[in-house]
Amino acid sequence: MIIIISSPSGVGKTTIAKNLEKSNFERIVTYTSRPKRPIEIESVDYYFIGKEKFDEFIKKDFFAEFSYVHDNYYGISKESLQSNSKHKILTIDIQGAAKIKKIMPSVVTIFLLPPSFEEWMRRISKTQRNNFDIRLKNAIKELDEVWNFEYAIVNYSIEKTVQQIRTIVSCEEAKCKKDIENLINELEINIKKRKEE
Ligand SMILES: Nc1ncnc2c1ncn2[C@@H]1O[C@H](COP(=O)(O)OP(=O)(O)OP(=O)(O)O)[C@@H](O)[C@H]1O
Repeated sequence: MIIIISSPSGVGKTTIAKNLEKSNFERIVTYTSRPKRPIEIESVDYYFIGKEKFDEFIKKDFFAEFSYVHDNYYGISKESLQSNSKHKILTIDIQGAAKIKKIMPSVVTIFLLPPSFEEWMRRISKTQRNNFDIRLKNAIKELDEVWNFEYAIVNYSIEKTVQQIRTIVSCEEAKCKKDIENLINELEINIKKRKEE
């Protein structure tokens, strides 16, 4: 299952994804053209490939989706969206989430909200991001998109949010899905066989 976690800047999606990673979720590492910040780690936070390489990858049709956000490119490789046995977490901006949902309707989309404006500003200032005003301006439009997501979680505490996401995954797994078709067929065949005996 692929779980998309999206939010305006500074609400805590990266923190939550890193915590989920500690408990057996696989975090999808995405690509960016922006330079690496000193505290970031190559291939852990992003694949930092620069603008030229990013353009080359676009031409090669390498990305399932890419966006231009806050003056930089961000993209997700097609390969990273292929399924394996683990649940995958993808943190992505809101416009990117909508694009992925369109091409992969089976992804589960979660929108993170801050507990309050004051707490959000505290968190966003800790990250020392540039383009603060652009981020806040974008957030007005982004908050309106919450209604297009399947779930919304208010990110009060890391532990609570991680627990809520685990609960969502359990519920999603219990939904009637195509992959139980074979099991249902087998059960029905056996019921009929028993009746005939
Ligand atoms: N539940 C929480 N309680 C307290 N602090 C939190 C919580 N979640 C995240 N934070 C803090 O908020 C700050 C922003 O978090 P983070 O970098 O994960 O946000 P983000 O949504 O990924 O931001 P961006 O989109 O700008 O990369 C960090 O300092 C992080 O430690």
